[in-house]
Order: sequence, then structure tokens, then C-alpha cells
Amino acid sequence: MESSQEGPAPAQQSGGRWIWMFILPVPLLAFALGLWQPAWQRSEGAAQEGQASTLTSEWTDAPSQFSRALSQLPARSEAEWEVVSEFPRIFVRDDFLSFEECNFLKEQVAGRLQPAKVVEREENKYDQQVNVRNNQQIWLGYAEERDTPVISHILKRMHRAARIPDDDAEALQIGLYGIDEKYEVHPDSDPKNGVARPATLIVYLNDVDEGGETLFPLGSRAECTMRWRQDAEGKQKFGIQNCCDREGLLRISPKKGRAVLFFNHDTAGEIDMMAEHAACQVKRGEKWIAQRWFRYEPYQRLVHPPDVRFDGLPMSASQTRWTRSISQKSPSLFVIEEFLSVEECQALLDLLKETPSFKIFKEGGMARHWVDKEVQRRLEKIIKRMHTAVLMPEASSEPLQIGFYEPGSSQGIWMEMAAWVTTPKEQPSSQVAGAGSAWRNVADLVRSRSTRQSPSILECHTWCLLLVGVLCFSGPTQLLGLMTPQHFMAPVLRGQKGRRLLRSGSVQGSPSSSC
Ligand SMILES: O=C(O)CCC(=O)C(=O)O
Ligand SMILES: [Fe+2]
Repeated sequence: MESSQEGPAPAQQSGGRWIWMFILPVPLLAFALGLWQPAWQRSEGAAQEGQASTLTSEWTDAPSQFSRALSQLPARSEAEWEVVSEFPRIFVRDDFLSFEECNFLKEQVAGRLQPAKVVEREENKYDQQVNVRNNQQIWLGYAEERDTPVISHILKRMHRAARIPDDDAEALQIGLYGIDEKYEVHPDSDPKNGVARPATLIVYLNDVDEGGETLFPLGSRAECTMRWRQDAEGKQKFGIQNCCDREGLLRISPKKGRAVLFFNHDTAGEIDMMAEHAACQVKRGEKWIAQRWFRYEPYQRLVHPPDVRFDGLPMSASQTRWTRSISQKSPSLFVIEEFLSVEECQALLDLLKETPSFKIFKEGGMARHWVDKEVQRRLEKIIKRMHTAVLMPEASSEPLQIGFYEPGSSQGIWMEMAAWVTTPKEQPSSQVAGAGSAWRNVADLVRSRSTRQSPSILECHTWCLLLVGVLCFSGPTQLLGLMTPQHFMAPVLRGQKGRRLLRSGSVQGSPSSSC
């Protein structure tokens, strides 16, 4: 398959050699005086800074020039995506990037943008088609992503936000739209042409004076297709011009730092036609975006080294800021700290005491309670938060379940949605500060089970389904999201025509019947 990355731009022809006699001495003089640092040295220095930060316990949250920018971002931000639509799955979050990060990305690509291309035909061939898309763009380089700490930090956050492993994506793409520039309605994923992208994350890098919305026409797609139509006043309009100003369609306005995350496939791996979208023409000003196209499988094979801020179990209270990845693949396992407040945990414990249990069965010292509709309603906020955290529609789970470890076996409560995994092999003892070891147990258990040959109901669930658990202690709470290994059923390409199959069997039916 051909890479979707465009090759480097051809070297510019110099216009008259004599001019270098005047230009060259300027940086040389500045360098000698210590006023100027070439770009490669700047990123090397920053990389060292980032590296050092992962090796010491006194790491700062970002390279020094960005610590202020990052500290301005709201805390516990990952769980706070706004669900704009469940079918298709679209989420929006303001302040995903700080102003400084937005400016950094724009400056990073200054002078390097090229006319954008689109996938045109089989074998992943790209070409320019100005009637479809007429903006400019650039993909960041491999080394640029790897060696620039600010960019690595942004990418880790993007991947944690989409719950997608670090290496399953195309390079970060920066796009610029001038006046009248647009991208007509299109899907981002095109498995038939070898481009299967489970999700897209776009961040707007500036405020746009007018226009430039990301439009999801949903059920009105047929009225926005690329042809000329006459409007009510007899004016001829092409493609999305017929839809961008229309009421009732889903439109996300650009705002500096705002992110929109959407899934191009449904949870069974089928292309979600409702996720087709467009970039409306910019009417005043300009529009900058940073865009990550996630893949189902490793793509550019850039693996960021583990970073204490994002990877592994938290070792200290200061490492609770971002969603953490415990295991990137097989299974994908995430932890979000402080998912419930201490008050919410207490409220749940009180609820357990006052609510007669409906279905309870005991198992290894743990009692399970499936809460009824009335209780579900009372816990609506928490349930919503759980669904948002795992990016799944609310209709996709079994009723909330609360597990209670009896005295002597453990302390705390355990809540799950969608499926259960198991109780930890070793119960956490009351001496354990926080919930870290309990999660370690669960993670280890899942990891060792997933390598076994014949699947038990446990593997069946961990392979096919999503699990969310919240462990409540008197200390901080954590949320553990266990995703399907291939982010909601990867489409598998078969033969030239790209027939799609589901890798892990169908999950259309009920959880227990599907495996
Ligand atoms: O700019 C936008 O709002 C959308 C861009 C887009 O859909 C794309 O580049 O695939
Ligand atoms: Fe797109």
C-alpha cells in the first residue's frame, strides 16, 4: 500500500547566487553572538528536556515553555467531552489544546503547506481535486513527531482521548483554509481503497471570523452532494453551499483549542455513513486545523517511548492528570483517576445500603447488584460520564452493576457496565493506599488470561466487549476502561474489492450470545 504521506516538496531553485553573500553572514553572526539557535538544536534541546522529565520523579507536566499553557487547561478534562451525537458518535471538547499549543503548531508548519489532495482511486492513490477540496495542508514529519516534546505530548493526549494505541495513526496533519476554501461532504474512512480509519480528531487552531464550520449533514447528505442546485431565490449553489447555512444540520463552529472527535465506523466495524462530514467555506478570516486520522493498525510505526505522565499505573498523586494507558493492545486498558468524587462514592455506598437488591449472586466474596431503572435514573450523571469516558452510546450497555466485596475479602465497591471481567485474584488489603494494587491485579489477570488458548466467558467478554469499572475507596477513584483490542472491531480487507469482515466475530447481538 502506498503511504498517504506526501513526499517532501522539491527543493526551491535559488534565484541568483550572489544573494547568499549577503544573507549567509547574518545567521552566522547571530549564532556567534548566541542570539539564534537553529531549529534542529531547539528540538534536540527540548527532546532532552522531555526525556529527562520521564527519568526523574520531579518531572514537570511539560517542557518548561509549555508548563504554563498546560496548567491553564481544565483538570479531569478527558472525561468531560460533550456528547454531540451518539449515532454517529461525535464528541466535542473546548480547550483541548491551549492557545500556546495552537500557535506552536501553526508556527511549526509555516511556509510548508501544500495544496490538499484526496484519496482518488484504489491502491490508496491521492490526487488534487479542487472542486472537492481546495485548502492547503501538510503532514508533520516522522522525526518531528518523535523529537518535539510539545508535539509528543499533544499526540499522547489525542490517542488517550480516542482510546487508540499510540502507533495506530497517520502523521499529524495541519490544514489551512483561506476565504472560500472548503472540503465537500466525504467519509474519512475508505476501506475499499485501503484507508480504514476508525476515528478522526480535529482541533481548531484559531477562531474564524465567519464560516468554516465542520458540518455533519446526517440524514440530509443527499441534499448536499457535489452538484449544482437552485435555491429558493433562484441562485445556483454547488455542493455544501446548499447545506452550510441550513438550519437543523449538525454544525461545529471552529474555536481556538476546541476539539471534535468522531468515529467513522460504528461499534461493529461497519462504515458509519452518518459520520460523513464537510468543511464549510470560510467566509471571513482563515481557518487552521490540526487533524489526526487514526488507523486500525500501526501505520507510520512511530512508537512514542513510555512516558510517566501517560503510561503505566500512577506512582504518585501528581500522575493523575491525564488518562493513562496500562496496556496499549490486547487488551487496550486505560485508567482515569478521580473519576468519581469522594462524595459520589459515598452516595453510592449509601444507596447500596438503602436499596433492596434485585438480582444478586455471590461469587468469590463479591456480591453483585444490578440496579433497577429507578436507581439508574438517580445515577444518570455517573452513567453518562462512564459512557462518555469509553466513547460508547448509552444504549450499548447492560444495566449498571455494583459489586460489593464483603468484609474480609476486600474494601470498596466495584461498578461495571456492559460486561464483567472477574474479581481480582488477590484481593487488595485495607493497608493498600488508594486502589493501585487492585488495578494491578485486574490488569495482570486480564493480560495473563488473554494469552490462554480456549476462551472462557471471561476472555469472550474481554475480547468482544467494553468494560468499565470504578473502584471506590475512601481515597481517589479510578476508572478502568477495557476496550476491544482493535478499537471496536476492525474491518478486515479481503481481496481487491475490499470486502469487509469482522475480525473478532459479530457483536451485533446481546453480549452473552455474541461470543
Ligand atoms: O476542516 C474541517 O472542518 C474538516 C476537515 C476534514 O474533514 C478532513 O480534512 O477530512
Ligand atoms: Fe474529513
